[in-house]
Amino acid sequence: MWEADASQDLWEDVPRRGGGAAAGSPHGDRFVTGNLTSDDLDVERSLRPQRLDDYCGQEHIKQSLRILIEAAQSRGETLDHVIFSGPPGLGKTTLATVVANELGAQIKTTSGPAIERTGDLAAILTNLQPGDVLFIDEIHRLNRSVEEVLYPAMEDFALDIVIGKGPAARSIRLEIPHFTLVGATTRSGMLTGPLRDRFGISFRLDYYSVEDLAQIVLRSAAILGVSVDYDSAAEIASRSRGTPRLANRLLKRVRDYAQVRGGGSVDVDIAREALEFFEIDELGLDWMDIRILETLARTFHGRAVGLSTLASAVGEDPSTLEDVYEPYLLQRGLMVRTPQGRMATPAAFEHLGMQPPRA
Ligand SMILES: Nc1ncnc2c1ncn2[C@@H]1O[C@H](COP(=O)(O)OP(=O)(O)OP(=O)(O)O)[C@@H](O)[C@H]1O
Ligand SMILES: [Mg+2]
Repeated sequence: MWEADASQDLWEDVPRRGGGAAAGSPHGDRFVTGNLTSDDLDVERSLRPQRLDDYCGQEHIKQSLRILIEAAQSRGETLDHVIFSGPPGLGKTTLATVVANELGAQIKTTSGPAIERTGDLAAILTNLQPGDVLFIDEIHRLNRSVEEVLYPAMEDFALDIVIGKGPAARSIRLEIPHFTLVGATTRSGMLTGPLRDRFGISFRLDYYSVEDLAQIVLRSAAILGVSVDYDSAAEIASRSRGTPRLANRLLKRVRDYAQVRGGGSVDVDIAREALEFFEIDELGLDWMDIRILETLARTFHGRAVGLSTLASAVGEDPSTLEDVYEPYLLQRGLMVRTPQGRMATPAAFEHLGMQPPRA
């Protein structure tokens, strides 16, 4: 039997972030992954789009969601279970909220690591109201036994409970309200096959274009009451690594800088000056990215390096390196992953102002 009490700490609505090397670094907290302060979280919440119309970019996902939501509603059914995957800060949590709002449904939010026991999940499921959206963030981190409780819940809206032990044990099936599960993961590769198969709808979020990010910066600036012109928005956007969370964070720093150095309003010179001051280069790379590339290019002379060796050389946790830093460096073609390990590309050497080694 389970303890049927959904304790408060199963519910959370804050993005979690780790940035090992950022703490205590001479460069201060890292923009890309620095720990979010409570002020960051408040601002992030206030900037979060609530409806599909406020959500910039990812046009294909938006159009598909509109159709799927309308179709489900006109049939009077719940929306099929949805999974959003993609790197941090691209808007997965935001989309989960947007889906619930568009459905006019209540959203209950929890995360993979918060659900430790099968009883925790059973309590969550039995407390759902019909039509609710259950959002499980970091769903790839659910443990296996909890995941198995989720299968019949997703497929048949049922909970199988085993009563008793040994030969006297029997299983009873409990119906639960129809709901929509929305999952989010930064590691779609770590989802088990059976779980992946039970999502009827799957979207992978891509890095944003500079134009889309500029729109996001302009929208956020209007909410924050900062005057920003398009060119400055585009300048901030082009250094935001294709990531809305970062665009918003850089906007706030540029605003601070403009307030102290430039009389409040942001123009393109102030924006550039501020971004240089905070050590964000034209590709959006910060000191940690540069350190990773320099380690590969200088320390290891462009040879292939294993993940853990690289992680300890730059003083970062291997999984943070893999989840947070690498995707963008790979996407920009500054680093490659080979069977032998990570390597700096000629583009990385060029960016660092170095000669690539001869083949
Ligand atoms: N398409 C968008 N339009 C406008 N703002 C956006 C968009 N996507 C994300 N944002 C902004 O970026 C911030 C981060 O987004 P969100 O928390 O949804 O990312 P995430 O993918 O869930 O990240 P993580 O993997 O770290 O949980 C949000 O607060 C929101 O303000
Ligand atoms: Mg999130």
